[in-house]
Amino acid sequence: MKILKSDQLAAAVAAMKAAGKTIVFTNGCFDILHAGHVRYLTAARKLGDCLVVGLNSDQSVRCLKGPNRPVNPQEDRAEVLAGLSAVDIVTIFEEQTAEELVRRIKPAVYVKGGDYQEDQLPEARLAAQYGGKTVLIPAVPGRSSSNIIKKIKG
Ligand SMILES: Nc1ncnc2c1ncn2[C@@H]1O[C@H](COP(=O)(O)OP(=O)(O)OP(=O)(O)O)[C@@H](O)[C@H]1O
Ligand SMILES: O=P(O)(O)O[C@@H]1O[C@H]([C@H](O)CO)[C@@H](O)[C@H](O)[C@@H]1O
Repeated sequence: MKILKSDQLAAAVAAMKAAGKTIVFTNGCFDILHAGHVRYLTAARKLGDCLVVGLNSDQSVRCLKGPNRPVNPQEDRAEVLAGLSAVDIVTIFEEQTAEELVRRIKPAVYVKGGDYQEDQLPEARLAAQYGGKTVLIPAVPGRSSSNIIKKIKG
């Protein structure tokens, strides 16, 4: 099972680390999946042995992106991500940032897209404190969930 609650996540990550695996972690809303997301997650997975994705809950997406988002509910977003070969584990989080997850998992590699700069990422600051590195993966131009919504609205 790829979609894990926090207690299951802790055990899965501990087992991976005990086996000497490199944990890569990223987080996001992943509302309407597009090619930018797929390329991003594929590149992230190549940075280690196990890619954990922290997925914003519906409530946290509403706070971040407005009352009309997400389009797809958290269970569906989690299932779509879990269906990708690049993704090993998905876990849903309620907070406004993924700092608590980074604190708990302590991934060797923290990843975000090139639409962010490292100094905008509190998760990257946390990772640096225990020796984790942050990698920003270049954004695929023109691909975003918001663009898809705009196109549909016409
Ligand atoms: N075009 C892209 N190329 C590479 N990575 C991307 C791209 N779009 C988003 N990402 C990365 O995917 C993760 C999830 O992003 P998010 O779900 O916010 O996508 P989005 O398409 O930008 O959404 P929205 O348009 O709703 O803001 C983030 O870490 C982000 O950096
Ligand atoms: O899909 P998004 O909007 O890229 O995901 C957000 O990323 C934020 C980022 O890590 C800076 O803190 C995070 O705080 C937020 O909870 C979303 O995951």
